[in-house]
Amino acid sequence: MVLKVKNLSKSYGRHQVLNDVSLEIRQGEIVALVGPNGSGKSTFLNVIANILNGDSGKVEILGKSNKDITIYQKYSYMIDNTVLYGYLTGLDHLKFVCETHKLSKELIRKAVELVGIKGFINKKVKEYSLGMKQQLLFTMAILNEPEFLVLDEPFNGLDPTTIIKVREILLNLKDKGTTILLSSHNLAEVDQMTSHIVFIKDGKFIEEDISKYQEDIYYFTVNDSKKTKSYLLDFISNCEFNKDNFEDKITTLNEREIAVKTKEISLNKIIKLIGEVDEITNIRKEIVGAEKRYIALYGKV
Ligand SMILES: Nc1ncnc2c1ncn2[C@@H]1O[C@H](COP(=O)(O)OP(=O)(O)OP(=O)(O)O)[C@@H](O)[C@H]1O
Repeated sequence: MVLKVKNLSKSYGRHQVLNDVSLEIRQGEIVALVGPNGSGKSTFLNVIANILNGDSGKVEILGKSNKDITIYQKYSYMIDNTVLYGYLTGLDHLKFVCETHKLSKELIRKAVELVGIKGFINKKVKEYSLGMKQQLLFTMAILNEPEFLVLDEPFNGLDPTTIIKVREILLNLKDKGTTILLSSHNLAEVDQMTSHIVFIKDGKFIEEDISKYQEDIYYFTVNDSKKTKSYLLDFISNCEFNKDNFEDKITTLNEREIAVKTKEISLNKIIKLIGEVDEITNIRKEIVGAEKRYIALYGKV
């Protein structure tokens, strides 16, 4: 087990944030920690990182107590940007991580290239935007090629292309065996990365495999979306397109784009059908599901 948390509780004064929660994460999994503002995500991550003390309970990381500092050779925690020093450069921070973990300097070059932050690592952090700080924190977190990577809202403040890049890096790390625990409010991103979600509600964990709620939506760019839709309607049962509605559906988004969400017919079959009446110039895939589960658990505001 990479993470083993048993009967953990944490209160701030009389406010109990975590109430006897337990969690086990196996090697190679990606687990998302999800919950509304103030539900206790950062508190939980800070307690497992031993930055905060729990009131009771036990935490083991990679088979050792979380109080054992040797775990940091194989474990990394991307915390929020308050840990950065404004008067130091990004490179200074990376060198510092290298020195504390006794890592080879070559890893800096590798990680900087991978995340693509070369353009600003020599600038002082006080001149960074939020997204630049996030990218630096992310680079610092992956520098030691950790076996267990924990990230507190890694997508916060990132632009869409950087989000895609960070997602791809995380999925590659997972393929190489890294275990990942991340907190996020970005449920669209959570859907792209995992179906294993730990929801926090009233201090308790609700751990779920939400794959049964997740569905693929395919977006096709064609020449005439109306004509394509009416042709597909003979094959796919239709209803109004709405991400909250999990029936099979098909809709035109504009003159050129059509969205198809179905479990009834495979992607190959849809491509073949569209090919009979129109030409596909682009296909995009999105997975949805976490938001539906979130609304069911916490309700709409
Ligand atoms: N140092 C502290 N002293 C007192 N209360 C605190 C402290 N830190 C956090 N809290 C409270 O604990 C609760 C959980 O906070 P936490 O930051 O863990 O939530 P979160 O789920 O990470 O929130 P967000 O999504 O807004 O980042 C909140 O009600 C917060 O006000």
